[in-house]
Amino acid sequence: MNRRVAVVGHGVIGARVAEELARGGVDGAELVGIVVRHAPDTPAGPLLTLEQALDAADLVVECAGQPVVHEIVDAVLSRGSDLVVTSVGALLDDRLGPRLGSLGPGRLLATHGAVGGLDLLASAARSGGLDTVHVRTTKKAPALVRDWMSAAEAERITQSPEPVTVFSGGPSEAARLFPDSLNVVAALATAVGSTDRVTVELVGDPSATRTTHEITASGDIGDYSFVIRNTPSAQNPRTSAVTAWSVLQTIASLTGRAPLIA
Ligand SMILES: NC(=O)C1=CN([C@@H]2O[C@H](COP(=O)(O)OP(=O)(O)OC[C@H]3O[C@@H](n4cnc5c(N)ncnc54)[C@H](O)[C@@H]3O)[C@@H](O)[C@H]2O)C=CC1
Ligand SMILES: O=C([O-])CC(=O)C(=O)O
Repeated sequence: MNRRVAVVGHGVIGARVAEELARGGVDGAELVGIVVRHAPDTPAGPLLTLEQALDAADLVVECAGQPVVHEIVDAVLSRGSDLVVTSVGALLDDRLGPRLGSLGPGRLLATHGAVGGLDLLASAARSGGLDTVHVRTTKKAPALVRDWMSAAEAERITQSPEPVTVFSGGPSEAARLFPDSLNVVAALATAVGSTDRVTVELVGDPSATRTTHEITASGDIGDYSFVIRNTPSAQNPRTSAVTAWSVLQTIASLTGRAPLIA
């Protein structure tokens, strides 16, 4: 039987995910509708309220931002539906992180999103073997300016002719300060089961044409290094275009016809 999927959010990621589901692009999954904040001109499927989505779907896919994860997580999981989150940073938030083990009966799954290699790093961490994990993300500099920054900081980021470090610290703070740019860090920390061993650096590069995530990890079990260079989405330079396809891959893994590689 097909998974009945409702997509929450119809921006860069949600619209592509919904369109692909609607055209039958994921074996074993069908789109029942989308939950939006503002009605789009050409929605990929029927517009539903969250309540209607919960009645119609057995799998809800969040593509709308960290605040929306907090809004819907209890309602979805307590109804017994599964929830895939794209805004993975919400899992590191104190409102949700400590409760993850007690939510259900639906299952919560985070997409690997704009990065990869998390399966291998999770396997290495399972051995107890990872001592350090570092991620260095480089994005086009203007995409990293935020409302909470001072004018001087915004100017430093946008006017520098050289790459500038915009943030350096731990994954929880990274996901809180850059909620629409560093969800990959939360996915990495979740995969390795630690926020303490993960360090994060965010760099703004005026000449970057791709978003780069450089992940390095090390321990007795091995040394690992992944470099991911993603093309930013044309509509939203903060989001890597591959992310929607990763969400679709995550949905595929939850169907009865899951991909052979897990
Ligand atoms: N895990 C990963 O690798 C990545 C995760 N993300 C996450 O995905 C989110 C979405 O990214 P994009 O599609 O590029 O953003 P976007 O800004 O293009 O789309 C977000 C959509 O969500 C809608 N929305 C907001 N609140 C809503 C609500 N309460 N109900 C229904 N819809 C609502 C907005 O109206 C907008 O259409 C980001 O905010 C970020 O948290 C983004 C990139 C990579
Ligand atoms: O799209 C990307 O490369 C990463 C991103 O925005 C996020 O992790 O929130």
